[in-house]
Amino acid sequence: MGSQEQLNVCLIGSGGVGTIAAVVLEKAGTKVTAVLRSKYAVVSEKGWDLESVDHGNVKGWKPTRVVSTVTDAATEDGKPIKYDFVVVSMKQLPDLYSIVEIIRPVITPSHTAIVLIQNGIDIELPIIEAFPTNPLMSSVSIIGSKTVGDNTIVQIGTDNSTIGPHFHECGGRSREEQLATTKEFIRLYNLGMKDAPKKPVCTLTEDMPVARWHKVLWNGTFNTICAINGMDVGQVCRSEGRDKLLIPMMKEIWNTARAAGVDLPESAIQAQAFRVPDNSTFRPSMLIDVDYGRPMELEVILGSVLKRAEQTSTPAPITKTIYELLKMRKWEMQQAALVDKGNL
Ligand SMILES: NC(=O)C1=CN([C@@H]2O[C@H](COP(=O)(O)OP(=O)(O)OC[C@H]3O[C@@H](n4cnc5c(N)ncnc54)[C@H](OP(=O)(O)O)[C@@H]3O)[C@@H](O)[C@H]2O)C=CC1
Ligand SMILES: CC(C)(CO)C(=O)C(=O)O
Repeated sequence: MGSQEQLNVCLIGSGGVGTIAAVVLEKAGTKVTAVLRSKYAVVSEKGWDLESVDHGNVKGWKPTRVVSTVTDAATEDGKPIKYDFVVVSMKQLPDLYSIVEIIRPVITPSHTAIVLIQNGIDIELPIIEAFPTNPLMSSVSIIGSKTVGDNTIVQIGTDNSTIGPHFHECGGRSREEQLATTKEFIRLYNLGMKDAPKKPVCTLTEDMPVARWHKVLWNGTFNTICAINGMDVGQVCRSEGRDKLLIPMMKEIWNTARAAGVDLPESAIQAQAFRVPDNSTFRPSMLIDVDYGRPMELEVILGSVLKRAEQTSTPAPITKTIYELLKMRKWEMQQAALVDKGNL
């Protein structure tokens, strides 16, 4: 990657998180090609209306290039594009689609660095297997951003994220080289956020598994319990549910992490359980998915935890129960969608 030339970024998954990342990366001077699916027509015509705590209210914002398929993103004026970074911020739904196959057309072996801005555990494994010569990093993001209506992105939380490489064979690249690629992405991200009022930050971690398990303590419990009950985070906190259900479930996930070789401090449980104020009206992304009748990221948030629990013989009865209840909820939502389409 030459530092003098404009870097090429392809964004796949231009929703709440991805569109804000595109804004940031364009502000940092990169050329972003965004692949849009359902919003292609409206965004090509009108752009995005942003209501963002970091970037203000902006009407009609567009990245440099908007395309409707990943295949279209792979070329420009008939010539193949060598992307420096491919940012993936689609939902992680391995039971519905393969991210590997979706992104394959824009990955140049040994060159493109892949950046996953997504929730979940073990999401890096299929990417490493499919693209063994490409640098890979992921981001755990605390943002609070969603698509509203046709073309509006509402971002209510400052864009704070922790990014780290997933070290692997990487076509013979050393650990230092893989780290350098991640540092370059972080440099760009912080550059793109430098004028934001609340000083959001993108920080480096060299231990991504710890960061991801730390985050799944929160997502695995708050997202799922809020989604089952249709309650916001504050309601869960003010109810007895936090003590009776959420914290014991968090302990199971913490124990599973430990058994899987990821040592989280014991204080992480209290810190995560009490991180958000009790009067919060925050709706986690899984609850928003239920609100909109969209698929939930259940497999990468709880399914992967349960797989690790099984492999390590770690008891996780609450986690298993919540998982099965959500699978029922998912089934019910799928049935409702079939009825809507007149297929039942
Ligand atoms: N929202 C948040 O505040 C946070 C989210 N996260 C995580 O970030 C990730 C992204 O979440 P979020 O931004 O909320 O998700 P959204 O549902 O808002 O956005 C996902 C986007 O991916 C697009 N997409 C899906 N499949 C394809 C495809 N095949 N080709 C092109 N685009 C596709 C969707 O397009 P279409 O409109 O066509 O369906 C949609 O625009 C998730 O893993 C989430 O858990 C993490 C922290 C906070
Ligand atoms: C951190 C948080 C709560 C929102 O930024 C999230 O990960 C989610 O809603 O899934």
